[in-house]
Amino acid sequence: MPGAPPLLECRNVAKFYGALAAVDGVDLAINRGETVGIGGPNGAGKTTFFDLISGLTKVSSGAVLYQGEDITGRAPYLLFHDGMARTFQVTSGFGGLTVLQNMLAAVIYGGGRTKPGLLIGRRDRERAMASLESFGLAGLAEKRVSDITVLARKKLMVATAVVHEPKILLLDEPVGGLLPTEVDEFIDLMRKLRDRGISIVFIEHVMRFLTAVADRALIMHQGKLIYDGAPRGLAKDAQVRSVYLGSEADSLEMPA
Ligand SMILES: Nc1ncnc2c1ncn2[C@@H]1O[C@H](COP(=O)(O)OP(=O)(O)OP(=O)(O)O)[C@@H](O)[C@H]1O
Repeated sequence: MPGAPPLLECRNVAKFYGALAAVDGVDLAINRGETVGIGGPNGAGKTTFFDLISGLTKVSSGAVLYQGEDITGRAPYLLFHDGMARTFQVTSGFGGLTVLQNMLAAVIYGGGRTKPGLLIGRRDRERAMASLESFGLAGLAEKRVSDITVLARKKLMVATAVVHEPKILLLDEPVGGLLPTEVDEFIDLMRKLRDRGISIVFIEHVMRFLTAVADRALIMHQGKLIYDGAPRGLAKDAQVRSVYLGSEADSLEMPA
């Protein structure tokens, strides 16, 4: 839409813990349809940045806008109801509940119903099962989440996050700890979500995943953005090489 505001905008966003600037004056605009990968060394401020956007942590200064509206400090569940979904670095879910119950929780409580009833309707169940099916998880529906594999748990977290067709999906290290073949599965999964029209912003250290999925890369260092551009430029950027990639830069597979 010409003239439409960016989907997500950060204006001089900062977070201080005492004297430490975890996020130090980040300016950023993300447009609809973009897939953005964020990298950077440990402690660079990536997760804190997600926490500021998604309302989990209060900003020290600056503003976050979503679809042109100031949402700084808005509660995460309200943002979810408005189409901003997020997953976390620690893939937890409700371990004592089944896969289906986890999905039902997302269907029922994530949909913006202020007073969900106690009874689970047939439609909720059908919707939950259809969503599990589309992620290849239907066969695990009655398994407890604490008993399924890390890959299945990671898929479930994404599946619950997108069940209400968010406009933007924030993923914190979606493939951390996965085997190379499992990373490949996630690359396909991300492409499918992108094709559904969901804008994706993800934090990831696995550069093979970042360069395969993202059309734009951001690198953070000491709370600041030090790179914002095409993934294929990462390996050649002197500062990115020096503070983050090191010799890995020489073996990075870049998209054609
Ligand atoms: N609640 C907190 N209190 C004090 N310092 C914090 C807090 N949360 C984060 N920090 C500090 O802020 C800095 C940024 O942390 P953050 O977790 O955002 O980094 P990161 O880039 O996500 O790192 P990683 O790649 O290891 O997940 C770190 O120095 C961290 O120790």
